[in-house]
Amino acid sequence: MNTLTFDNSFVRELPGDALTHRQPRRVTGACYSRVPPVSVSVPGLVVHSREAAALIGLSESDCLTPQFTRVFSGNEQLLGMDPFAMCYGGHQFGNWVGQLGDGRAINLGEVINRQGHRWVLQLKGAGLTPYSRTADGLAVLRSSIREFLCSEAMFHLGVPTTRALSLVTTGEQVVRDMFYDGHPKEEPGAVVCRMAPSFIRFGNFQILAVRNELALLQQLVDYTIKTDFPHLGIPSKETYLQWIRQVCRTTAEMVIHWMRVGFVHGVMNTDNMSILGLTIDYGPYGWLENYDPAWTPNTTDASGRRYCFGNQSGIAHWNLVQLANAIYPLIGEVEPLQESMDVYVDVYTHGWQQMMARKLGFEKYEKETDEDLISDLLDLLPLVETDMTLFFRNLAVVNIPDGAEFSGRDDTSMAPLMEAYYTPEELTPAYKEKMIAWLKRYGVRLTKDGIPSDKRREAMNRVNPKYVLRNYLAQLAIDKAEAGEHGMVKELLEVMRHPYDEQPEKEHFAEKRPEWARNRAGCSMLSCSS
Ligand SMILES: Nc1ncnc2c1ncn2[C@@H]1O[C@H](COP(=O)(O)OP(=O)(O)OP(=O)(O)O)[C@@H](O)[C@H]1O
Repeated sequence: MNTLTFDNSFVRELPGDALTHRQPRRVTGACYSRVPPVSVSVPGLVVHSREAAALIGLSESDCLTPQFTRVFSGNEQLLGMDPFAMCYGGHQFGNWVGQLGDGRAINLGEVINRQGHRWVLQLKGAGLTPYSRTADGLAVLRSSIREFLCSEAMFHLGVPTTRALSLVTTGEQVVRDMFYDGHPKEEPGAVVCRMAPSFIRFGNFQILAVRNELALLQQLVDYTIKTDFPHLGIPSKETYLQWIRQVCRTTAEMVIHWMRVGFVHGVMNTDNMSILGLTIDYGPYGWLENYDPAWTPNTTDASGRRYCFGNQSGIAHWNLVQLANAIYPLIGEVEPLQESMDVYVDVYTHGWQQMMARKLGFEKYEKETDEDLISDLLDLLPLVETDMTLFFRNLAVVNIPDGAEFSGRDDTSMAPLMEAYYTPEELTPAYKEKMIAWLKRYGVRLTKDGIPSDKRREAMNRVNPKYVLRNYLAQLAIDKAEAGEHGMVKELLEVMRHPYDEQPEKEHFAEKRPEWARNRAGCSMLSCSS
């Protein structure tokens, strides 16, 4: 632990708040406030990620020392740490809300690992900061398990994400209002240590632009380019445009991955958009169970469905436009910024098509045949409750003979897909006919590619996960952990480490949502107030 090397460039190179107390305040002329984590009474390690630990050179035995638990609960600071909370603003649900900032996240410092890579360590739930507004600066075990498990599950699924190093209980109770019954409840407190090369969000730039702190805005942009986009070279107007184009590209790639695995972020405010295109803030997120583009796990968004599965790409674009507006003063021209936004649309459109082609086992997307084939499938899926994960996983084993035209004469061809339907007994003959007709066209398309079926299955299984962090699984792990039993959190972490592999002993974690969990997938069960 004491061998970690820190290089705290953010606080070294950018101006901080002159005041050091935790009282809520408007922080101007500064990018952060120095604030240490609060100590907790009885820190207890619940789980850690060995892969995340390895990124900063920590071994398994390092993670099991009492010091690891002390440090990542906030009870001890290592030499070289210089804790601070960042100042940022944001658009929430489409409205500018002004200063937000790290209200319960505290950056401990920036570790430089043996490969020379930078990893910022950040505690979430580490106590009050000047940005806490009226809230308590804390996090509960329930939301922390969700954050920890989903960060690591997303990493193993190949989705760009912030990482989770550790989850520690504090030994203290935290009061939370539960949305579903409206009553306050005491819950166990917890702290997650997150890791990312940078935690800068779109909102870090927005707050400076809105306050007309343009010199500081330029300083932050220059710092970001120098630190996280060094290949772009010396900052200039042209570099800023290249930078924004790259942010458009990485953001598009991130959302394409979400669409591939059925992840719904649920709260895509600009303060939750990472400048590195990493998934950040695992709050009211959820996994699509039955394929429904209008589904959102966030019950506070249920009427508008702004952040539902099918809107995620459009919202990411909207958020990028807000970032472009923020850096406009450094560019002074609208047109090149507009062209940069077009990069997003281009990268997303092409990337999404290729992703869908890969999910279906094609070598590459062919507009002529695949455009209709894909959109017809996506029209079919929501007609009856169809589990997205199981449908695509099982599509790989639909029996389509190599090299021969698929006849699709009867519904035996649909057999492997039956597992994906929530109420298979209710499938109407008309629906079956449509699905079989689609499978027939699909078979013809596969024949055109001519990829041997075993190769195709392998390729499909590499993009269509078998295991995702189903909403009800996370909830079961939470229920047990709240009763003091942490085994299922660890077990889920292990399963999610290999989401594309068959794990015969863990088949039950691949099962579709049980009946009891219907309509309880998102915040209605898991309070948004985390
Ligand atoms: N319990 C809390 N105490 C203090 N501030 C909070 C708390 N919960 C949320 N906030 C703050 O409210 C704002 C928006 O909340 P949001 O739910 O997006 O954040 P979060 O889950 O705390 O954090 P992050 O985006 O860092 O993962 C942020 O400024 C956040 O720091």
